[in-house]
Amino acid sequence: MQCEDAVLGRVHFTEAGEVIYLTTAGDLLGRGLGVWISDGPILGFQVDIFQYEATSKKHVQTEPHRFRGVGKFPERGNWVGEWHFLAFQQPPRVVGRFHAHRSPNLAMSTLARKPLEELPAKAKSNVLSKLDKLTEPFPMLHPSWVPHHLAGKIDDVHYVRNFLEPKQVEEFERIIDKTCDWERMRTRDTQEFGSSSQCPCGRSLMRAALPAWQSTLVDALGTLGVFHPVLFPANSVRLNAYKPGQGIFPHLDGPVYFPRAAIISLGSHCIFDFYPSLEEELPKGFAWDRDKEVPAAPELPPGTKPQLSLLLEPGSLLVFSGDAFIRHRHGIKAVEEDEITKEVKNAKDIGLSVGDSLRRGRRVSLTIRHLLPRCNCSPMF
Ligand SMILES: O=C(O)CCC(=O)C(=O)O
Ligand SMILES: [Fe+2]
Repeated sequence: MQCEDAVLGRVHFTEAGEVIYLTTAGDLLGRGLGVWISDGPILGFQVDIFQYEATSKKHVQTEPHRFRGVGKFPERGNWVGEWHFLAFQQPPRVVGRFHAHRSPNLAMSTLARKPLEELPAKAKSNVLSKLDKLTEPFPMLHPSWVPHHLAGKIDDVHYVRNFLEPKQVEEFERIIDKTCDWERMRTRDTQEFGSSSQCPCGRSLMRAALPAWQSTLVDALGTLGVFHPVLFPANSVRLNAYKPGQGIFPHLDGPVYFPRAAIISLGSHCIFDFYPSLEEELPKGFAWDRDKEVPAAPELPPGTKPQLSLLLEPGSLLVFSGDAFIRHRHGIKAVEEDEITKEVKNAKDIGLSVGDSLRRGRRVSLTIRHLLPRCNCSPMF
């Protein structure tokens, strides 16, 4: 199938009504998932596509692109239909045509272009309204996430209290203490799971299975829509352990990861800060700042104050995406005691007031993300 310059690949329509798309274009890596529906002579399908250049060092799109195709039911041979783009929170708009061939063996370069026939209006509108009904909201826009969204100066930040029960927190801490092989750093201890050595072509890391207890958490985040089982599954878990007085310098996680991070806190609370975004060239690729022990990025101007702070409680889940991920550095101050200031957005919900202070204990966090594969040697998904 080919649609304008945006999509080139194979689409599979399953008997169960699913649509699966796999990019076959040059250096693009991509996949898509969706649904199809028919009414009499008309077939409509909708697919969320996540694709990026394998060699790109910039941030990829923040959400999958959603497209819709509608045409006469395909017979053998060439197939043509309307191609609609469903931009975020906007009605679908026709952006061109798709051309396809109903044979898995035909190379796209030989695809003959057929003129688009007039589609019977009633059947077409039936198909479109059925697709509207089947349409799932974009990830994290599901109504169940609304109460957890922190409306304010920085969008795309969600906080869930008591995501884990105290018993689960303890159980995970026990497993971590028993099984972790920490890399000791000055600012914290750390260990990353989900990937191992470089792949044969040298562009990605080989996939490694997550320990069972982490898989359970990762699967739960998939079910809740934080990650997508096909388009951007969570495949990377970084554990960080901080003693009182340790923290993490303000940093951006970078384009190595799909722009969303989920952080589960165990042990002590901490205050997690987001900093104002700067009008700067964003870091490309991945470089490590050895002094600060975080991904490298230009220094914030001295004295820059956090723009949004959150108290992360043990058992809580923090999810940030979009601009909060791409442009606003985040960090944790290296202090032994946290002061509640008026910037601590969720202090009141937790029953704390400005001026209160809390002593830190040992905190362990799990940062769960989608590490973007950069080749097809060992697909991470
Ligand atoms: O420990 C935390 O909550 C933050 C960790 C973090 O920012 C990271 O691993 O990139
Ligand atoms: Fe981070």
